[in-house]
Amino acid sequence: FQSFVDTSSRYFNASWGGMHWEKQIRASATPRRRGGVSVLVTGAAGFVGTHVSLTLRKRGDGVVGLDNFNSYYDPSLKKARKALLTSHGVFVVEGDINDARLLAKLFDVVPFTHVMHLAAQAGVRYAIENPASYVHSNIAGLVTLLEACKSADPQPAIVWASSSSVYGLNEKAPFSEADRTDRPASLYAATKKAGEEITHTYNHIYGLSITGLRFFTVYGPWGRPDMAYFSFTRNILQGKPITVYRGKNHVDLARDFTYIDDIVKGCVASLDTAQKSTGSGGRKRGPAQYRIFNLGNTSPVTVPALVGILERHLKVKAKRHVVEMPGNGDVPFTHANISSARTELGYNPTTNLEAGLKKFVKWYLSYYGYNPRSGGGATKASKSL
Ligand SMILES: O=C(O)[C@H]1O[C@H](OP(=O)(O)OP(=O)(O)OC[C@H]2O[C@@H](n3ccc(=O)[nH]c3=O)[C@H](O)[C@@H]2O)[C@H](O)[C@@H](O)[C@H]1O
Repeated sequence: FQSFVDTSSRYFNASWGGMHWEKQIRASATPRRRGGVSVLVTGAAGFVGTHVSLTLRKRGDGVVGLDNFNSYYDPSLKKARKALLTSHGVFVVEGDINDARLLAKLFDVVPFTHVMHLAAQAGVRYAIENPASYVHSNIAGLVTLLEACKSADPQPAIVWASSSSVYGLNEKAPFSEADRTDRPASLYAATKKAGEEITHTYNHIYGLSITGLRFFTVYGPWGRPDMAYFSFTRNILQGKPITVYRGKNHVDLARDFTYIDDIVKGCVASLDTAQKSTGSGGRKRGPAQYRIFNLGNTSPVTVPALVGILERHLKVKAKRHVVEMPGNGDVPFTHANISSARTELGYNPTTNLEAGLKKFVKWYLSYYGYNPRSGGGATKASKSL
C-alpha cells in the first residue's frame, strides 16, 4: 500500500494540463462517425496499443492514448509508433497510469465511453530481474486506473489485456477459460491473474463493465523487441547466435503464436460488444458485465519451427544455441481454445505463423533497413503498417 501511495505522489509535477492540451485531448477523443465511441487507450505507444488505436481511429472513433514511454525496450520505437499515431490524428499523452491526478483530469475533460487498458509491464522472464516493475504497473497501476474509472461519470466500459500465462502449469490442452489458473509459473503471470481478480472486485462493488482478454504470444509489425521472434530476427541478420530453449526430456517448447491483426479484431469486437457500466460517480446501480476470453490462434508451433520460418524469410541460416529451459518462468507450451471468443465476439483468427512472420520480416527490413551490420538501429520509420 505504501508504494502505491508513493508512486502516485511521484507524478505531482507532471507536465500536462492547460487550455491547449485540453483542446487537443477533446479533438482526439471526438468520434468522426455516427455512433462512434470515445476510447482511452493506455499503453497506446506499445505494440498492441498502437495497432488498436489506429484501427479505431481509421473507422472514425475518438481515441486518446496514454503511455509512459518507459525504457523496458528501446523508447525510440515507441516514439516512432507515437509519430504514426499523431499522423493519423491520435493524441498520445505522456504519463503513467499510476498518476491518479492525470487520470482524473482526463476523465474530467472527456466522457470516455470505453477504456482499452493495454499498459503493462510485459515479458515473462524479465520479472526475475525487476519484480517491482510488475507490481508497479500491473497491480498498482491497474488499481489506480480502476479507481479513476469507477469515479468517472459516466463510468466507461473496460477492456483490458490479461495473458495466456495465467494458465501456468495447466497441462490440459487446449486451454479453456474455465480451466485452473491458480498455478502461475512467473510473477508476470501472477500479476495478470491478480488483475483478473482485481477487475472482478471493481465489477462487483462498483458496477464496472469488464472484459479481460488472455492474449497468446502476439507478434507482428511494430512488435516488441524483447520477444523471441523479434530478437531472433535481429540476431540472425547480425550473424549473432540465438538461444533456443528446450523443455525437459529434450521436448521442444511451443507457443500458440497469434498475429496482431487477429488480436486487434478481438479487441475491437470486445469494445463493440461490451455493455455499459452500471454505476456512476463511484456508486453501483446494478450488476454489470464481466467477461474473460482467450484470444489465441489455436495452432501451437514449436520454437525451432519458428526459427526455421524466420530463416526462410530472411534467407539467412541461424546460429542456434540450444539450451535447457532455465527455471525462470517459462511454460512448456500454450494452446488456446477460442470457442467462447468465436461465439461471443465473432473472433476468427486467419493468419498462420508463416504468413504473419512474412509480414513482420517485411516491416522489420523496411523499418531498420537492410544493413545487417548497422546494429539494428532505425534508419527510418515506416509510415504504413
Ligand atoms: O502469451 C503471453 O501471455 C505472453 O506471450 C509472450 O511471452 P512468451 O510466450 O514467453 O513469448 P517470447 O518471449 O517471445 O517467447 C516465445 C518462446 O520462445 C522461447 N525463447 C525466448 C527467448 C529466447 O531467447 N529463446 C527462446 O527459446 C521462450 O521460451 C518461449 O517458449 C509475451 O512476451 C508476454 O508478454 C505474454 O504476453
